[in-house]
Amino acid sequence: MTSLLIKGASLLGGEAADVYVEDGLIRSVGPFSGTAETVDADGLVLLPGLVDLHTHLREPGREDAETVLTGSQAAAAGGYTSVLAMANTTPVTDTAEAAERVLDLGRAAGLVDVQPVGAVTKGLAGEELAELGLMARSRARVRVFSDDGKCVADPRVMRRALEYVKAFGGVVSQHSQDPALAPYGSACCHEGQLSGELGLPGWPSVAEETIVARDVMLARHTGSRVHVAHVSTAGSVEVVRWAKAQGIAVTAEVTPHHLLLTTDLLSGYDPTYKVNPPLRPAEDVEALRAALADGTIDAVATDHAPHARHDKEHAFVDAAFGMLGLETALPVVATVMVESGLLDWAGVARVMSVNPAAIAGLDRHGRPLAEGEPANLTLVDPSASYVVDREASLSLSRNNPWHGRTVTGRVVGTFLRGRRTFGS
Ligand SMILES: NC(=O)N[C@@H](CC(=O)O)C(=O)O
Ligand SMILES: [Zn+2]
Ligand SMILES: [Zn+2]
Repeated sequence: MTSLLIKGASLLGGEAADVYVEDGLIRSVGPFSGTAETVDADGLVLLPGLVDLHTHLREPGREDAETVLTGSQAAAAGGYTSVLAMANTTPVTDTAEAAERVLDLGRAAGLVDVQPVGAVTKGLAGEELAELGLMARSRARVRVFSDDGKCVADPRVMRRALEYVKAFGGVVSQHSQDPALAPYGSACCHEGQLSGELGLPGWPSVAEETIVARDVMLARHTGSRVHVAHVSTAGSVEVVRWAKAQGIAVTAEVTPHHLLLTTDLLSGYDPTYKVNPPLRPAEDVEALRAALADGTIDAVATDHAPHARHDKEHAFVDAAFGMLGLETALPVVATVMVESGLLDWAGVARVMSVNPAAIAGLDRHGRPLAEGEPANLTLVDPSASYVVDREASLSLSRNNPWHGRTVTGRVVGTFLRGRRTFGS
């Protein structure tokens, strides 16, 4: 029997209590008089373990950039107890066997619950539906499907996918990029004055917004659920807000980088800041923050996208798209949203744990801090400021846009079913 006492933590930033954990479950919340191994949590905030709807773990295929183990280590250090592993690996997660393999790699690593995302189409080619039903019925119990990295651009394919996943309560997470308006690979800078000045191919906001608008209408038509991955523009926010007001089953996520970083960072041609969708102007960032605060955007998801040096350290136009995010998401959200008063800690729990777990259909994560619940927990020091150092990362990759920045709010402990997976 393993037991643990987390003593004096502020629950969701509110009142302080002792949380006693035994055999992976919270057994009591409130004054505790017995003896147990104790974590002194005075001044710390206790949250339900974080859930990331959007992580690239790169295994199988690109173990030089990340493995399920190293990604899990980075996730635990970031306060996560569950991550959804995107399907754009090599081979693609488009079969039940491939999904079970990712699940098993996650279990072997044993640091976070790794939940595979299934591809929508075979090989992410956008044409033929992947084995959605078999993945759903497999041991991996896949509920989130995404061709992330690519858009399900053909409306007929998207319609069929939505109809199919409806039967088992699945959701399609869409990478909203109309490739006719923003061609894959080349479009790499928010289209505007700066892209013209820098001579970089533009990625216009409308290439995202038209897909979001189309998809919410397909969700309405099919009565199925669509999730908008990495929302980046004010226009997309308007569409999602309208769709929710109509009762359409749409949810949306925003990344930490789109909540803080802006397109002008590209003026030095540093490929660290090259990402899909691209960093946008300050007006978009403002709209994304407001939408996260008012619930139009449901979740923060990292889009942790590790890349090996030999893929990232190139001239801007040739470098890979993507940036790290797992270890810095909570501090960035704390700095941007909590310090500014846009969210309180209960709000952080909602957008980084409760809502993502609900969207992904994970019933053992994102739970209340209450007796009988699984002890998936994250401890945060809300006043600790530190400078992010990319060399201190547990990820195998170093494409970290936060290097050298000061953030406030540090993850000091992560617990998966009562077992400490990060901190000491
Ligand atoms: N975000 C990125 O720029 N890159 C992601 C793919 C994606 O999320 O679209 C990747 O797999 O590297
Ligand atoms: Zn994407
Ligand atoms: Zn992604």
